[in-house]
Amino acid sequence: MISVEDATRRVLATARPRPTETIPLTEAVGRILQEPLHADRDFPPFHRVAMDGIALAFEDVAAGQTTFPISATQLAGMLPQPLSSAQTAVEIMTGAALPPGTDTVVRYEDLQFHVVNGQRVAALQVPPPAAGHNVHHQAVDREAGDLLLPAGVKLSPAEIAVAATIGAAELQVARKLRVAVVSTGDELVELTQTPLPHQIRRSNAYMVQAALHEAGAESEAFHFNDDQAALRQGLPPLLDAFDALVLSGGVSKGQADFLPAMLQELGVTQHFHEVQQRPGKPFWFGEKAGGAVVFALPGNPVSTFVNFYQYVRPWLRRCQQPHRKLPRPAALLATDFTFAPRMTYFLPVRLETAPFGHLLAHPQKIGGSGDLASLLHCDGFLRLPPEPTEFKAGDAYPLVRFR
Ligand SMILES: Nc1nc2c(c(=O)[nH]1)N[C@H]1C(S)=C(S)[C@@H](COP(=O)(O)OP(=O)(O)OC[C@H]3O[C@@H](n4cnc5c(N)ncnc54)[C@H](O)[C@@H]3O)O[C@H]1N2
Ligand code: MOO
Repeated sequence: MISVEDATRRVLATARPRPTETIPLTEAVGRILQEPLHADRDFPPFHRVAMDGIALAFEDVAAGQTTFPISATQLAGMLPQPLSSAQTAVEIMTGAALPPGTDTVVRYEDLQFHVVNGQRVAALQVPPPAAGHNVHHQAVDREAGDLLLPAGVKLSPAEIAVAATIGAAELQVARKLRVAVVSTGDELVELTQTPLPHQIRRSNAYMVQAALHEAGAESEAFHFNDDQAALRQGLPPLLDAFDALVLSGGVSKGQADFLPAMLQELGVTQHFHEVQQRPGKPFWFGEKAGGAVVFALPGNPVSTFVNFYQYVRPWLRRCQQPHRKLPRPAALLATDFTFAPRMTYFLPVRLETAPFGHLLAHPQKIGGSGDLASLLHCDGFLRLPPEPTEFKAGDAYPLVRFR
């Protein structure tokens, strides 16, 4: 049986980038940019006034001048108003382009205004310390032609702002991954149905679809009963149409656990079956040449959950951003913990941020891998390795975080 590390490597090795599509900027947050974006102009594109007040020539201040007749008023968006004559100033607002002949802005708080013979005059209360004061100079941030965003970045609101400022109304992004979520089992009913006493609702499919949505993938749900003919007929179109299939149930040793054999019969190459871990051991993973990657996850809800976050989410991230290192969060075990079987244990934990900023992981009681309600009190799983069997408070372990 292979280790969790080995299984993870084999899963990630099947990740492939997806084709590019063009979408409106307004829909691009969260997507992966597939083209480099360059500055169309200098940033800022002109000497931008940074405070409401007056614009003047600093050399006049240096020569001892302390009062400035106002020769014009310029609001943001107006053409720059040249000084009517030397030793005057333009009353000016934040966001305006600095007028010709001026190089410095003094804010209203540092001025007093008087009217002398019908002429408005500003008197400096606090002289500006240097030329260029309160001016955001053209091109100090970026120059026209500079690379702003390389291909491959994930578009957060900060990237959207930069794309908007260069007028990129449409962006080339990687198309979303398309995943078929497949539940299997005769005991499962739709959530709108009232289950008979021996039936349950197929919650795993909803959990996986929600987790896929959070991870930026598109999904469609399908259900099959434990019926080989239905699987034989229903699975091939999914294998051809989707980037991945995430199945739950039907992969262990039961008489209706048809999936491992059925998937191979349908041309899906098995990469591994069973991983040295708890929960989630019966995980089956394979790939159809030219078709979908297949995650056949064990059906117990917590097993499905753990395996989604350990394998499926990193695979999605690797497909979207092949060159980006995957995050490797860790947390400190808050109390001693013992787990004797020689397998990786995904310990359910509640996280607490300790005073110096590190994460403390408090082990949570869980009633086995069918106990999905216990996930409500957990933020993630601490991945405890097969050795040792005694885990000490204060030691750090990898964290699979879902909240
Ligand atoms: N003889 C053995 N039996 C089992 C083994 C084993 O090694 N030898 N492994 C156990 C482990 S570990 C797990 S996990 C389960 C996994 O079994 P399957 O993947 O075949 O899953 P099923 O038997 O179909 O279902 C297990 C359990 O999960 C419920 N389930 C399934 N799908 C859903 C769904 N969409 N939503 C909610 N719940 C679901 C199902 O009703 C079962 O209760 O096998 C052990 N057995
Ligand atoms: O994946 Mo199974 O939990 O180890 O019930």
